[in-house]
Amino acid sequence: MQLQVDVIASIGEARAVDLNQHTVIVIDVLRATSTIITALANGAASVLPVETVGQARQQYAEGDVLGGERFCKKIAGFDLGNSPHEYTSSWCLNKRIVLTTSNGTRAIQKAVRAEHVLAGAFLNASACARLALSLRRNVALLCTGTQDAFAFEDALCAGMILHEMMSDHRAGTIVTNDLGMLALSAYKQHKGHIHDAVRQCSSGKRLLKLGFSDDVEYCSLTNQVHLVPTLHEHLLIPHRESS
Ligand SMILES: O=C(O)[C@H](CS(=O)(=O)O)OP(=O)(O)O
Repeated sequence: MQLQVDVIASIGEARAVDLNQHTVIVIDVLRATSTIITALANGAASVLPVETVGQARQQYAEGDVLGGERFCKKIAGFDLGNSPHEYTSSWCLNKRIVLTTSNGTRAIQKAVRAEHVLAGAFLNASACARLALSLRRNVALLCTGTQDAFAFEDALCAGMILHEMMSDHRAGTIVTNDLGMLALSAYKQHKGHIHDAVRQCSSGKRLLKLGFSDDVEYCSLTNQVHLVPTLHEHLLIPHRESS
């Protein structure tokens, strides 16, 4: 079996790629997919990603948790912002989380035409790699970025997932694009000190300046969670690996 596993630099570039019959792994390390992974790991039943604040308010139903940010800060009137640390089990257990963020939830919406849509981050990189291999579809690693600009931390995570896929004994031949080769090299260079690298990227520096150093540190942790948020009828639900 040969799999094509390409890295896509931004949401804007995703529009030009035919994602039908693909598995798309949406990566927004700082912080949307890290938040989504954490909420589901802490017992949320599902996450409904929406693009705008208006849609979030409209979709909200009694019993939901309303979460999201603009300019990194919690939206007025919402229950939670976009810090993974807010999504504790006391908030999340058995709840539907309606979430809108500046970039990550928009990227998920852009990927809906794919056959499979997964949410990836450093937190669940290995689990993403294993699930993507089991789905036996070509893979697009979508780096969400910030306001359509390339984000180093997302590409670094893409490089880690690609490395994990290539290292899996079940994988046949895996071929990638030029950006995939770059992401793989970057991961091999920064492997073992991911946090240092993430702190130095523009999103990391922005969050540090705003006092979110705990988020930058937590979102840089690798393979802490063994579930993969998977999109089913517009809802992200946890695909749990059999233990
Ligand atoms: O909440 C975040 O960390 C970012 C905000 S910004 O793009 O860095 O201003 O949003 P996300 O959708 O998680 O990238």
